[in-house]
Amino acid sequence: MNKTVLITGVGKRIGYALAKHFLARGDNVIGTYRSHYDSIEQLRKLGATLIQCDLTETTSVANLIEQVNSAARLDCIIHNASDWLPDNNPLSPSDTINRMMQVHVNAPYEINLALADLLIQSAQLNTDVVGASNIIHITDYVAEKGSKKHIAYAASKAALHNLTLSFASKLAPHVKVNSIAPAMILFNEHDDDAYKVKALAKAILPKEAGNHEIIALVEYLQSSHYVTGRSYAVDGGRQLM
Ligand SMILES: NC(=O)C1=CN([C@@H]2O[C@H](COP(=O)(O)OP(=O)(O)OC[C@H]3O[C@@H](n4cnc5c(N)ncnc54)[C@H](OP(=O)(O)O)[C@@H]3O)[C@@H](O)[C@H]2O)C=CC1
Ligand SMILES: Nc1nc2c(c(=O)[nH]1)N=C([C@H](O)[C@@H](O)CO)CN2
Repeated sequence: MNKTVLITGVGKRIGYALAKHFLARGDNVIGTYRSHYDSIEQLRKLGATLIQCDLTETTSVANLIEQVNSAARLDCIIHNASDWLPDNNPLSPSDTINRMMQVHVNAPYEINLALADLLIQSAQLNTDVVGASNIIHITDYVAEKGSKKHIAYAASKAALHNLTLSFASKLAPHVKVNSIAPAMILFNEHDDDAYKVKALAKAILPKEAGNHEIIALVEYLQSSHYVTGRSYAVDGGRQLM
């Protein structure tokens, strides 16, 4: 039976890789994007439903919810979209923390509440299993560690994991809710060699992990009928440094 997966932030990098993977698996993919790239048209050609949505705009989030709620089913939501905003940006501290909380907490909270019934109805089509539907919050290693240069970002990712705990309790047994807490999955184009050396030295497995590490963990969480309310680190053993 084809599953339907909602992924936020599919225009590039991890979100784009997730969308391509689930399309190749035969799933129905609903992807949100803020900026338009050629990748969006590539996903559309592969059969994805693409919805433009800026998670900082409440009307945009409301429009997304209305469109997804008209779907026949919804089996998984992956909250991937994120703004890695450093504290030393042009915005005021108040606008910085508000933006981080809006993108990483307020929007996922609204979306989960509004789409919960659809997730539950879809799970109930699988009468023989519990936890057939999934919500996955992609947080960050810094949710547990903090960050000197991304204080607001880290705090919002910690709050996002707290949503995992609450929604896991609220939506059991039909919907599992888990966090994935990555570190050093993909460098950014502007990262210089000095940054790369410093970043890789932070883990006992010093490598740029790659999209497949996230994809494989999402597959596992979807296949499980017993893991919920937990955070799964993908961080090269950083905590042991
Ligand atoms: N890459 C890594 O090494 C790590 C990643 N993570 C987490 O993994 C996830 C994916 O990471 P990665 O692919 O690198 O993320 P990117 O920052 O490269 O892309 C995130 C996506 O979210 C979108 N986005 C940003 N702000 C908004 C907004 N206001 N409304 C809607 N969409 C928005 C971006 O759209 P646009 O193109 O318009 O900017 C982009 O498509 C994120 O949650 C990230 O925090 C955590 C730790 C490490
Ligand atoms: N939205 C994003 N969040 C994060 C990114 C990113 O590129 N976009 N990158 C990182 C770093 O890779 C960091 O984990 C390196 O230590 C963190 N979050």
